[in-house]
Amino acid sequence: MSSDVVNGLEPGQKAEVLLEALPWLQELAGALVVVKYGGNAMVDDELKAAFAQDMVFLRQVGLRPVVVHGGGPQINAMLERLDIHSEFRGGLRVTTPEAMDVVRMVLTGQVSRELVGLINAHGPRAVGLSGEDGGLFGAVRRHAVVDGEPVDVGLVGDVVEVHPSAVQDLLDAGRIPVVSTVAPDVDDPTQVLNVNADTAAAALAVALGATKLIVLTDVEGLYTSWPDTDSLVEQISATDLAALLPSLSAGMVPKMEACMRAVQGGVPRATVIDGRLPHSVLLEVFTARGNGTMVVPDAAITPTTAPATKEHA
Ligand SMILES: Nc1ncnc2c1ncn2[C@@H]1O[C@H](COP(=O)(O)OP(=O)(O)O)[C@@H](O)[C@H]1O
Ligand SMILES: CC(=O)N[C@@H](CCC(=O)OP(=O)(O)O)C(=O)O
Repeated sequence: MSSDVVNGLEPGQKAEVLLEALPWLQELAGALVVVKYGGNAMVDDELKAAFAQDMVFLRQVGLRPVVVHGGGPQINAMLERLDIHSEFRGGLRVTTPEAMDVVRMVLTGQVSRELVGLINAHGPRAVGLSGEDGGLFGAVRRHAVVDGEPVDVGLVGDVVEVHPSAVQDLLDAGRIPVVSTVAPDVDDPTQVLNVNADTAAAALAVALGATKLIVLTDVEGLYTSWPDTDSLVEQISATDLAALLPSLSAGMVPKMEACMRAVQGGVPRATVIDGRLPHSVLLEVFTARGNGTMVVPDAAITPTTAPATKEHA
């Protein structure tokens, strides 16, 4: 092996890798990208550190990333430690007042703090805020329906108001906002509600006029015949997704609904990617490698075999 070989690549190959990013760097200069980091994709310290590095990279090359984080498994672990029962219906946690205290504590006091720390290991860019800060979100109680039946999911909210000026101010100051998804109830602002992080990320992406919503999870993307992993959907229109939604289960329901709402709300692309892959965000944004499941407006469906057209960007 030549002494110039770095990470298994010859200098020429390394230059090629760097140049592959050029069209996307040009096209996405200044682009606002909302990145939803799911709790299931925060499985180990190395992955979390790689995610933080990706956010710093995006910001450093002129994009404007906004992180919206989840934390379902982390909330589960704390509820278990405190011996508080919890269950999910239709992909949403049935949230009692007791569980709500834990949700708020874990999301704003644990998961957010950790992500902010990991990003700031590279310089003081990240600032954590929740839906309660600066009036960011207002929510109403969710009237959930599961299998055609109304279900009481307790203190679960749907974002109905987004006042993104606090996030915008941070972006203008060169920061990386890290958003936790608890939100005040617009009908009783002293009550906070538990908002699914996918749902909140979509609402924020629409309000900010984001160029892209990227959702990291612990599968490759959407499978039409879950758990058959041969049925990965590479690209789907918002209308086709609406038709598919009733057949989906568990965590994929709020996730795909969120992608659909983001695209219907004017976000040109919403992509679900595999957060178990280190640097999956960098690969999604800056390489020609099609990644995960991309939801696009009805008019934008293209052959997925043409990455050179940059259609995944
Ligand atoms: N059709 C489907 N395609 C892909 N995953 C699915 C599907 N239906 C259910 N799932 C489940 O949804 C999970 C992702 O949702 P969730 O657990 O809420 O993740 P996150 O913490 O990333 O938001 C997957 O791990 C998988 O078990
Ligand atoms: C209403 C509801 O279900 N809220 C979620 C909020 C966290 C979340 O969405 O986390 P993930 O992105 O890791 O799934 C919960 O309590 O688990």
